[in-house]
Amino acid sequence: MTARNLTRFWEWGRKIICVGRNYADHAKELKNAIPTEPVLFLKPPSAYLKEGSPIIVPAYSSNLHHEVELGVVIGKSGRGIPRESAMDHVAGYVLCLDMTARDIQEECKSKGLPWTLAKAFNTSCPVSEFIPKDKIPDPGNVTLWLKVNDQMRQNGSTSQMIFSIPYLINYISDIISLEEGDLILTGTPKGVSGVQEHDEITAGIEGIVTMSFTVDRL
Ligand SMILES: CC(=O)CC(=O)C(=O)O
Ligand SMILES: [Mg+2]
Repeated sequence: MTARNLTRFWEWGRKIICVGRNYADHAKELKNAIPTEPVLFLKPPSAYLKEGSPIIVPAYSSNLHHEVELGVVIGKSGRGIPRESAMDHVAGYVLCLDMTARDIQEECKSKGLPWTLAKAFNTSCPVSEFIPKDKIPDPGNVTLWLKVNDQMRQNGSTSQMIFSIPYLINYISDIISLEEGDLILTGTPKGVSGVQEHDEITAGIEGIVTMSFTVDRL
């Protein structure tokens, strides 16, 4: 079998596991309780989007939000991975947007329904180029930022995460086996806000990577 190219992991069709409310300042801005254990949800591989193609606002939403997040790319499969060896399972990182139809999410929350329509639609997971692990020696202390039409909306440090990357890998892999090519979205800092058709979103990990996407409607 030909070896797969991990730098194009988004083509492998693996799962995307998202962590919600992992920054207290974001949980507060949406009036959510600070979690005592990670909040998890999933996106399908069809959510991936690479630079050069637009983010499509779902036809059923009128309040699409950006959430800038650090993504962790799994390089070695495992289940029940101990916290102490969790980083051995990481191949690298990507900058991600967890695009969220906030109006639909609020409706789902009020009805006790899952967030699938709000979080898992096509183009809901724009990602940067793959960043090898050695380019980010301390993923628990990098600055994530996001601008809409050149206006800063989000600017926060991963040092503010409630649950660290090793904690998340241990927690998730006890429930869902992690496979090579899986992606973990680690949650967003405060500043989430709405975007409209024709907006340009630019985001970065300070000193490491930048990416930009336009917003469109079908
Ligand atoms: C309230 C949310 O949408 C949770 C989430 O995705 C986050 O990053 O926090
Ligand atoms: Mg998120």
